[in-house]
Amino acid sequence: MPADALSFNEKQFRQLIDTLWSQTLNPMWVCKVVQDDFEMVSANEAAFRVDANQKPGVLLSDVVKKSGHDNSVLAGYFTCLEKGEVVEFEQRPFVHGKEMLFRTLLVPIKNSRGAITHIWGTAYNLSDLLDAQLSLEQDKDALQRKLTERTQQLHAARRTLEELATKDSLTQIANRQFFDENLTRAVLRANRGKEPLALILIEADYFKRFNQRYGMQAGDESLQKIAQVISQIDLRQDDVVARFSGNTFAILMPNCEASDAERIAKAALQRVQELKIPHETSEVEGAKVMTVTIGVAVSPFGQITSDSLFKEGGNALDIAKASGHNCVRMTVL
Ligand SMILES: Nc1nc2c(ncn2[C@@H]2O[C@H](COP(=O)(O)OP(=O)(O)OP(=O)(O)O)[C@@H](O)[C@H]2O)c(=O)[nH]1
Repeated sequence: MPADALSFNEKQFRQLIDTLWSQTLNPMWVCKVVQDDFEMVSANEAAFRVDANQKPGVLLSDVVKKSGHDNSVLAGYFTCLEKGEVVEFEQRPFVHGKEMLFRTLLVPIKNSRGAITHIWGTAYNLSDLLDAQLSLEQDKDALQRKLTERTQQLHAARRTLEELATKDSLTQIANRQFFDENLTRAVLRANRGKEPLALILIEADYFKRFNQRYGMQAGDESLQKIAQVISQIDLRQDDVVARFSGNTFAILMPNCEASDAERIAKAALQRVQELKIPHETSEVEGAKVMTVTIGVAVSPFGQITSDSLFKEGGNALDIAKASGHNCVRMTVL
């Protein structure tokens, strides 16, 4: 017996137990085994602080019901009774609205005949662990939110960068670099599949004079309007409209027959004229508005290079200019 080992007499040992019972921060209680239930015999201060319903004489099933404890609590007592062994389990009661974590220990107390008459219980308050776990989870959530936010920002920045890299800053349509990349791919595809490929070059007429007469700002605005109407023509998804350079625009049309390329070119010619941008100094006959001249090169069965397609498109454009501007000329390779 520990009291002997410590050379305590029974009175001293009793005092020790009393002090422990009243001073410990761990709840402690004793229940009596009754018919199909357990009756509270005694509970220390720490136990009352957690659950004031544990009054002497009250049935444990009532305490569980009143205090809203989990049913597994009662089950733990029955296991202890049936097995005659120490039982341990976790409890998460709400005390004054706050979730607590206890590791509960139930110890059977036997009489001289070995029958269990009482169960002694104690609980270790592990709520600090629960708080730490909760705060860790909150930190994790906050971190996750931050991460999602940063990832979205990164994606948005990447999209902006991609757009900046592929768009012409003045007109907001595709730029030369984007056009060239697409042209390389389209030429490869046309040659491999022996498919048709069309290139349309569109140049704003007498643009130098326009700038001189109306100013660079007006020149910029007219380029923006031309880009807008050209890109609104009924094109297919694979077609690319770009500002090629200065006052020249280009449309790349993969898998496009000569007749379709001509239709699109004529639509562009008409849409620009319909803008009715005043251009007094234009030398285009009968037109005192902004017009365009268009050269089209069509390769019907592949067997081309980007350079040859451009050369032919440029030649068609020169022929169109020589024919008085404001018209479409085509070359079929
Ligand atoms: N406002 C403005 N003008 C530009 C821009 N890029 C090029 N230009 C001008 O476009 C003009 C193109 O002139 P040219 O290539 O000589 O041809 P053109 O005056 O259109 O004459 P034609 O080809 O015979 O119709 C130049 O004066 C360039 O300064 C631009 O971004 N904004």
